[in-house]
Formats: sequence, structure tokens, C-alpha cells
Amino acid sequence: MRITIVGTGYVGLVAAVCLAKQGHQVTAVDREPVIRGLRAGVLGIWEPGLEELFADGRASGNLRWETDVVRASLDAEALMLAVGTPTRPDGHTDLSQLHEVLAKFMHHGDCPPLIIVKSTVPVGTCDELEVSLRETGLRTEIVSNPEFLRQGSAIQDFMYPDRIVVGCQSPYAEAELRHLYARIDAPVQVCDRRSAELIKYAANTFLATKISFANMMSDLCEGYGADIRQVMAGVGSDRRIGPHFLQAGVGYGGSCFSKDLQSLLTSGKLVGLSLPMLEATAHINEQRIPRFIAKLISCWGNLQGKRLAVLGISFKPNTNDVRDAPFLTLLKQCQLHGIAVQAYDPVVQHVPYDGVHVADSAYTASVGADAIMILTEWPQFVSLDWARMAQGMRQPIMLDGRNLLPNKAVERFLEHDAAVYIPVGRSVVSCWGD
Ligand SMILES: NC(=O)C1=CN([C@@H]2O[C@H](COP(=O)(O)OP(=O)(O)OC[C@H]3O[C@@H](n4cnc5c(N)ncnc54)[C@H](O)[C@@H]3O)[C@@H](O)[C@H]2O)C=CC1
Ligand SMILES: O=C(O)[C@H]1O[C@H](OP(=O)(O)OP(=O)(O)OC[C@H]2O[C@@H](n3ccc(=O)[nH]c3=O)[C@H](O)[C@@H]2O)[C@H](O)[C@@H](O)[C@@H]1O
Repeated sequence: MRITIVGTGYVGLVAAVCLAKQGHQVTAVDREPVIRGLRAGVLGIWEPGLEELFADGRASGNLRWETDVVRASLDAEALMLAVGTPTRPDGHTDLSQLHEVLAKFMHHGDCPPLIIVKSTVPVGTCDELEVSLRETGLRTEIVSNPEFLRQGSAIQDFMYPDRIVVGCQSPYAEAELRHLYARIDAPVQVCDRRSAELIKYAANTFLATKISFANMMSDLCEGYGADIRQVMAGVGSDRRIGPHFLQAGVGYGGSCFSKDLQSLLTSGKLVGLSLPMLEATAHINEQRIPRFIAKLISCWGNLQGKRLAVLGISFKPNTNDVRDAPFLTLLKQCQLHGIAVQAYDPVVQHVPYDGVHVADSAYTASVGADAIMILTEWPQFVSLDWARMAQGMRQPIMLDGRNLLPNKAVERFLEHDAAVYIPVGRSVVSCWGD
């Protein structure tokens, strides 16, 4: 299929390289500086397997780059929109990136026969976009085809999804989408467009709710001396519940969970519904970092002049994305309290904010620190020499915000005099054994 993909952020770029790999003729469109970077081989995104597929797409000739969306789509059979849909300060979804693209086709007076909306858009958006196109005489059909990939495993998720959701109006659109994804072995759920749009929000907010539930239970575990890992293992082994997304910690981050939750709350308001369960999910998440700051305060007493070593800047492992990362919330809170932050991340080497020093190794970050906090569960943190980490610190206090460290690593840390290990939803352990 000849397809033009607009937006080469996370979703657009992954879709472009994967569809090119599957033999489609893909033209990817973005703004001038982004395309200049891509032409020079600069991806801007760190994602396992992406570089290889990118090189593959260039070598095969199946992947081309353009800045002019109309020119890029002249002989395209479909246009896929993967532009950003951020939340505005008033809680409404900002659809200006989508409108900007469609305005170009309306002005041109022609458009590919099919527009596939890959971006996450509020329920009813595809209907509204189609009405606008019709008003200018364009007969293009719009399909809602939400994306469920996760950063850090984006290629794998795109190539081997649990399902493909196609919200469409006609057998023609369904057949085109089945053809586009013919080489992906996954069930295709065909439904109306509004349901497809809502499936995406319901899935993301349900996952966020599972995480907030686990975090709420972890606070209860701390209050009663239970172990959240055991509790969630017992809960998740019920097949009706499942073991995933029950990992307690510093809360969810990333570009989508908070944004999509806000957007769905606004969609609810527009039809007179308050969606209280989602209000609670957001509230619990917002309280995570303040709860960790409170733990630091109870360890340190006086905060002035304290230094915190933070391990993990990206919002999850295997990505360099810091959008809405717990790290950014922590940094703001530390600045308010006058706590100096020295951070380390295996792939994020620069943070565009004041008040943080990004170190070149975990060991350098820990030197002179009054506590360490693990924010991202990068596997390489497990194999650090934790006795060495403790030795370099001013006070050997460790807050494991992801329950990452196995007993052996904790024991090494606790070899140091006065060392304290503070996990999530479990009892605190010190070198004195309590
Ligand atoms: N990041 C993720 O893991 C996932 C994101 N989504 C959804 O996919 C959509 C895209 O997300 P991301 O890739 O993270 O967004 P992003 O913000 O990283 O990328 C959007 C890209 O679109 C480009 N763009 C904007 N307006 C344009 C225009 N008029 N012409 C050409 N290019 C234009 C921007 O320059 C940017 O490169 C959002 O709706 C998001 O909610 C869905 C699933 C996963
Ligand atoms: O719409 C999107 O953008 C995507 O949002 C999430 O994907 P992503 O944000 O990339 O990553 P997740 O693995 O979902 O993690 C999100 C956050 O939740 C946290 N998390 C995850 C799982 C868990 O048990 N506990 C927990 O705190 C992670 O550390 C991370 O900060 C969804 O999982 C994807 O299906 C969806 O396509």
C-alpha cells in the first residue's frame, strides 16, 4: 500500500519503519527541522530496535521523507495522522495539529481516499473531521485506528499487538485496513468510530487505575507491615485480574496516561458526568512524589543543604523520553525544599532544567549524597556495587521507588554503618536489622 504518515514523533516513526519493513511504500511527513534530522539519520528517540529498522527502511527504498504533506500524498492510497494531541490547560484536547494538516488538503481541494486517525482523539472527533471535509466537497472516509504501543517496547508492540482496533463506516475502509495490517498476526476488532476512539481512552485510564490501585494498597501495606509485592502477586494470580500493571512505586508518568485521563474527564463533563473513579486515579498519582518527599523529611529532619542522588530520569526504562516523568515532579519539589539533585540515567544525559546536575555514572551521582532515590527501574541499576554506592554517600539512605533491588543488593548496601533501605509498600530495613 502507498501510505503517507504525518507526524514522526514516537508513534509516527515507529509506524513508518514497521510498515516499511512489511513492504508498504511509506512517505513520512513532519516539519522541516525534524525531516532534516531524519534525512541526516538523527532519530531523536531512543527505542530498542528502532535504529535497525530505520536503516532497513532507507536501504529498501520503502521509506521516504517529505515536508510538504500535499505533495507527499499525491498518489497515496491512505493518509495516516500520528500528530500530537496534547491537553490544553483547560483540560480540553488540543486538536490544532490535526486541523492544520486537514486544512492543507481542504485548501488544495483533494485528499487521499482514506484518512487513518492513529493519534488519540476524543470521542466524536472523527465524525467532526469528516463533516468538515464534506463541507469543502472532499469525499475522503475517516477511520479511527488507535495505537496501543508502549515506549520501550514500541517495535515489538506494533508488530505483535494484542489487537488492532478499526473504527470505520464502510466495507471499503475495513478492507483497506485489513490489507494494511495483513502481515500482523493479531485479532482485528471492527467497530463504529466512536467506540474505537473510546476504547483507546478506556484502555489507558484502566491501566492507570490499576497502577493507582496498587499504589493505594502499598500505602496500606506500609501502615500494617504487609508486603505489597506479596499482596499484588496474590491478587494478580487471579486470572480475572491478571498480574500486569500492579507494580507499586513512584506513580505513572509519560506523555499519555495523565493527558488521556484529563481528556476523558473533560469528555465526561461535556455530557454531565464526573467520572469519580478517574478523579481518584489522578489524585493518588499526584500524591506519590510528595509521599516520597515526606519520607525524606522524616529521615533528614532539616532539609537545608541536603543532596539527593536520583537514579533514573526517563519515565520508564528503555526510552529516553522524559515527558511527564516522575523525575520532573521530584525535581520541582526538591527545588521548593532547597534540596540539591544529582541524577544519573543510562540514556538521558541532559535535562533542560536548572537545579540538577546530571552525572556520568551512578557512582558519581551518589558521591556526597544524603540519600539515593531509584525512580526508574533500569535493569543495570541492579548490578551496581551497592556497597561502593553506600561508601561514597554522606548518609547511606536509599529509597527504592520501584522496589527494584533484590535482597543481595540490599544486603550489600546495608553493610555500611547506619545504612537504611526504604522500599515501597514494605517495611523499612536498616543495618541494625529492623
Ligand atoms: N507516545 C506514545 O507512546 C503513544 C502515543 N499515542 C498517541 O499518538 C499521538 C502522537 O503521539 P507522539 O508520537 O508521542 O507525539 P509527538 O508529539 O512525539 O509527535 C508528534 C509529531 O507530529 C509532528 N507534527 C505536528 N503537527 C504537524 C504538521 N502539521 N505537519 C507535520 N508534522 C506535524 C510534530 O513535529 C511531531 O514530530 C498522540 O495522540 C498520542 O496520544 C498513542 C499510543 C502511544
Ligand atoms: O497511549 C499511550 O501513549 C500508551 O501509554 C502506555 O504506554 P507507555 O506510557 O509507553 O508506558 P507504560 O508501560 O504503560 O508505563 C507508563 C507509566 O506507568 C508506570 N507503571 C507501569 C506499570 C506498573 O505496574 N506500574 C507503574 O508505575 C511506568 O513506570 C510508567 O511511568 C500504555 O501502556 C500503552 O498501551 C499506550 O499505547
